[in-house]
Order: sequence, then structure tokens, then C-alpha cells
Amino acid sequence: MELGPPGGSGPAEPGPRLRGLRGADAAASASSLSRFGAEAGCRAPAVAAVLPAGGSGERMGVPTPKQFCPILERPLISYTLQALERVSWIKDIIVAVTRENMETMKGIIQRYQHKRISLVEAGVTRHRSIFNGLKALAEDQPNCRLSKPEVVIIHDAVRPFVEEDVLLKVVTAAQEHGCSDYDLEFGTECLHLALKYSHIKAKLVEGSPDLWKVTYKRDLYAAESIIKERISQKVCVVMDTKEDEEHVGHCLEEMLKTELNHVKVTSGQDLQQIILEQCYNFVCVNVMTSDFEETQRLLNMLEESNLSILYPVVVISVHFLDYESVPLGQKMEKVMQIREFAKEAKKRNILLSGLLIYFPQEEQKLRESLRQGTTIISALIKERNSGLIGQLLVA
Ligand SMILES: Nc1ccn([C@@H]2O[C@H](COP(=O)(O)OP(=O)(O)OP(=O)(O)O)[C@@H](O)[C@H]2O)c(=O)n1
Ligand SMILES: O=P(O)(O)OC[C@@H](O)[C@@H](O)[C@@H](O)CO
Repeated sequence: MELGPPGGSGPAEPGPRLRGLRGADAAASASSLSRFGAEAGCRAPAVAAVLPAGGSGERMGVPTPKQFCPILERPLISYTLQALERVSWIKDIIVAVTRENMETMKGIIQRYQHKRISLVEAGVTRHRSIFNGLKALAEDQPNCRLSKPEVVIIHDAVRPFVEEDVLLKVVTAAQEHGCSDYDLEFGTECLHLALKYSHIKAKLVEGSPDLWKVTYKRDLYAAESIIKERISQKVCVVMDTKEDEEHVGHCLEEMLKTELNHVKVTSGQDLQQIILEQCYNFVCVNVMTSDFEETQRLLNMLEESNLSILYPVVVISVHFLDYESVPLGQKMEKVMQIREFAKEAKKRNILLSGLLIYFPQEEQKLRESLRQGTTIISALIKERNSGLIGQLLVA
């Protein structure tokens, strides 16, 4: 049964420290299934998901099976797990992986703190892998923590962009079906099996184009672009500016709003809240405080929050250069400390780079350098190029 979401919005929720949000999401999500139950005049069914992840990805043409290929340094399957995990009414998620990849999979679950996951051994065909997952759910074993579901969602581990509403539609349409040995060996389409063996009619639920399957190498690039776009939708400008200099920070914020069309640019008055709301891009303007005081404060808060567990967070430390009062060499020497900060930040999946903006007295010239700075900031956020970590760019 293949699923398709009606257009993805923001990224799925990140790290475990963001409990407030997770709780709110969970409540909304649970109520959506109960609402469905109430509308259908019955109680909501118990739902589990089986993810076949035992393929070798021959068509991808790389040695690593595609479900383990990295996208922004995180394995593809982790994105799919994240998308399913945030649907609170899916009680268990069973992943079928080959014996040789079992340890890799356990490592992924641990590193990205996935929850409600059980592993089973994959079979030689996709249907066999799915069947093994279903068996694990059906078995009555003494210490088995899995509860028997009434509906099982089958979802390829290599379709990362699945959304709750289409899952809900599929659950409403789901019916029981069984498979023969022949189909387990030679079939590919689940729908075909459901139609052939189900005594009640199967229903095809239309999905969105976002639900395509990662099959070829180019699909990895496409998935990466989609993820980058999703996490670039919010930018927070953190300013330490006061009085006179406040003007500069606000100019920069205004220009960013124009440059990053459709992107929500907010100022970092309540940083904790902005981090909780999963903003993955920060422009930290250091005007009053010399060097990196403001940037460091932000880095500490990010570390506390665990925001960067699932997605890389971009931080751009902005500094102003007024070389009528401070000689260029002296300023550069101080700002070059960015390299050390960036090295540390990288360990926590924070991509830190520096931007030195020329600060002339003349308003027109100042606006020009701010505009250039804005273009650089926009590129750093959209590209998330780890090659630019620790670099000091000059506008
Ligand atoms: N024996 C198998 C074969 C496939 N799959 C899974 O089924 C999904 C969809 O299959 P497909 O795209 O065909 O994956 P691969 O078989 O890995 O790819 P290829 O056909 O290119 O080798 C993937 O998540 C894949 O890991 C599985 O669980 N067990
Ligand atoms: O081998 P293909 O890439 O054409 O298709 C694989 C699909 O059959 C499989 O992923 C399920 O979506 C079908 O139910």
C-alpha cells in the first residue's frame, strides 16, 4: 500500500529535548485518529507500520544500500522514521533489515533517538521482508512488547516525505489481505495483492508527488534539495545592537526579508521560543559586543536544546568593519577566531561561518555592503555547504 502526502510543510520535529512541542504535536495527531473513529461511528483502530528496508539498491549504483545513504550526513531511513514517528497514533514501527545491516540500523536508532522501533530480519524479496514484519506483529510471544494492531501501514523505507493526513486516509481505507507463496516471490505491487486476496474491496488513496521513491542516484539529490528548502523557511536574526547601531541590524533584517522571499525572518527576542519552534538558521549580529559574545551565547543555547540532532543548524556570525576606527588587520585577527569556534560547533552539527561587513559612515555605501552581506547570508542558508564552515566571508 503506497502512500502519498498532500504537500509537505515544515520538517518533522527534531531532537528529544523539544518536549513541549512534541507533546502538542502528539496530542493533535492522536486526536486526528480519534476524530476519524468518531466520524466513522467506531473507535479508532490500533495501528502499526512495517517498513521494508532490506533491499540492496542496485539501481542506485552505489555500494551502500540506498536506505543508508546520507542526506545532509544523516541516513535516508532516519528521515522516513522521523516522519512516521511524529504520527503518535502509530503505536509500533517495525523495520525489516538484512542481518548484515542490523548493527548499522541499531546505531542509527540510537544516534538519532528514534522511538517505538522494532527490528526484524528482511527477506529475499520486498514482500518477504514485509511478511516478516507482519509475522512479528502477529506473534504471541511471552516477552513481546508489541501489541497486535488492527491496521498495518506498509511504507517503503525509501519514501521519506510521508505526511500524517495521507496515512490517516490510508488507515481509513485499509482492509485485511493475505498473500500466496507465488506472490511473495514474484509480486511487486501491494495493491495488486490486496485486490487479488482481499474479500473486501481495496481502495487506492491518491498521494502527492512528494511521495516518490528514492530509486536512482539523482533522487538522493532531489531529496536533499527538498529537505534543505524545508529547513530554510525560517531565519532568526539575533542582535546585540543598541541605540545608534540598532539601525544597521534592522536594515539587515529588512533586506533579508526581501532576499529570502517566502522565508519568515524573525528577530531573536525570545530565543528559547524560536529554538523550540524549530528554526534552523540564525544570523547573529555582533555590533556592540566585541568579537563573539553574542554568537557564543547563541551557540550555548543551541547546544542545550539539542536542536541540531536531526538537521544541521546554520549560524552566521556577523561582524562590522569600520576601519576608520579599528585597523583592518586588528579586526581580522580577532574575527579569525571563528575557525576555532566553528570546529567545535561542527561536532554538534552546527555550521558556523563568519561574515565581515564593511561599515562606512555614508548611508548609501552602508546599504550597499549590507545588500552584499544579505546575498552571502542567503547563499549560506540555502546551500548549507559544509565547505564554508569556519570561513570568514567579506561583504
Ligand atoms: N528484499 C527486499 C527488497 C527490497 N526491500 C525494500 O523495499 C523498498 C522498495 O524497494 P526498491 O525500491 O525496489 O528497493 P531495492 O530493492 O533496494 O532497489 P533495487 O530494486 O534498485 O535493487 C525499499 O525500502 C527496500 O529496502 C526489502 O525490504 N527487502
Ligand atoms: O521496482 P519499482 O521501483 O518499480 O517498484 C517498487 C514498488 O513496487 C514498491 O516500492 C511498492 O511501492 C509497490 O507496492
